Amino acid sequence: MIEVKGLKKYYGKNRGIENVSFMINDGETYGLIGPNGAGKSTTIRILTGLLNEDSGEAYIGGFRIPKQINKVKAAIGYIPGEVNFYGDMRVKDFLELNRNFYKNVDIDYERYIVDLLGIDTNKRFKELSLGNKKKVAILQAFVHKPHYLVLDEPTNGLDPLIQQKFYSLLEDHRRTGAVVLFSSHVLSEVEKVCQRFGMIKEGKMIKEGDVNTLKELTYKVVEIRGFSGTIHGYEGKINRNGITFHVKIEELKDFLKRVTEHEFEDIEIKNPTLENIFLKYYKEEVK
Ligand SMILES: Nc1ncnc2c1ncn2[C@@H]1O[C@H](COP(=O)(O)OP(=O)(O)OP(=O)(O)O)[C@@H](O)[C@H]1O
Repeated sequence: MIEVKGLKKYYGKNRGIENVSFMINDGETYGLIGPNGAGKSTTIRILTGLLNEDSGEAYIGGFRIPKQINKVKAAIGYIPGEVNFYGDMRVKDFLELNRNFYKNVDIDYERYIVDLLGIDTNKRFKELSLGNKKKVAILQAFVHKPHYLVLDEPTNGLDPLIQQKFYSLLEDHRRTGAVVLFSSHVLSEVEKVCQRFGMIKEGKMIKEGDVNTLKELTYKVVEIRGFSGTIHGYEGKINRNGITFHVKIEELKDFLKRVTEHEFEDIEIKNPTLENIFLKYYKEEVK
């Protein structure tokens, strides 16, 4: 389990995080989302022992951070937001060095990840693009099969094909019971790979939820095609094919009754995307 309780961190007078709490269970991928400067990396840096908190508590696998950070470091795989390696070192020499840090590096699994992600182990780091460096960072985080993964925007810089391969690697790992903290700006990927998410705004956790139930509970997106009129009491957005309405669950019955009083070609009722929900929380409901 990863557990964070009321974490606070200031950089001098600047707010890093104010009050962040969450818990991640075995076999769960938890998406930490929020815009630039919200406090995701600050939270992650505290969890990995790179920063000390001002107050609050953080635990990974029951080990208190930073007091038992050496135990935590042995148990986690970490992908930092910005990856840096020794420029002159070749990837294959780095992999050999990395094997010495951990007890359990399975060479076959290392070879599997090298092949899956298409890592050229003969290259020096200074010859690699950002995406190719990120692939090595992924390998480094996964190769010792850690029970805990702390991933700070892990897909940043990866092309879509490699992203898919990374998601499958992550999902295979989660299925073995791993605990995954996954920070991202890309809400469509959080929707795809995470079971739960936490939304950080200005250093505070403002919303947590199960990815699917939150989408079902809030409101529905109703697309009416071949229609250009108005539905009394509801405001829609006109688009090329018709009008789209965001309708609260409790008003849906009344809304649909009103729609049937009009002529239209087709109607579709969908759940909002995580992106829609995120924008709603940021712009409207939570001040
Ligand atoms: N070294 C630092 N010195 C001063 N302030 C900092 C420092 N690092 C972060 N901050 C501030 O702390 C706040 C949280 O930043 P943090 O990097 O944790 O956000 P983030 O959610 O990871 O953003 P991004 O998505 O842009 O990486 C921001 O207001 C930022 O300006």
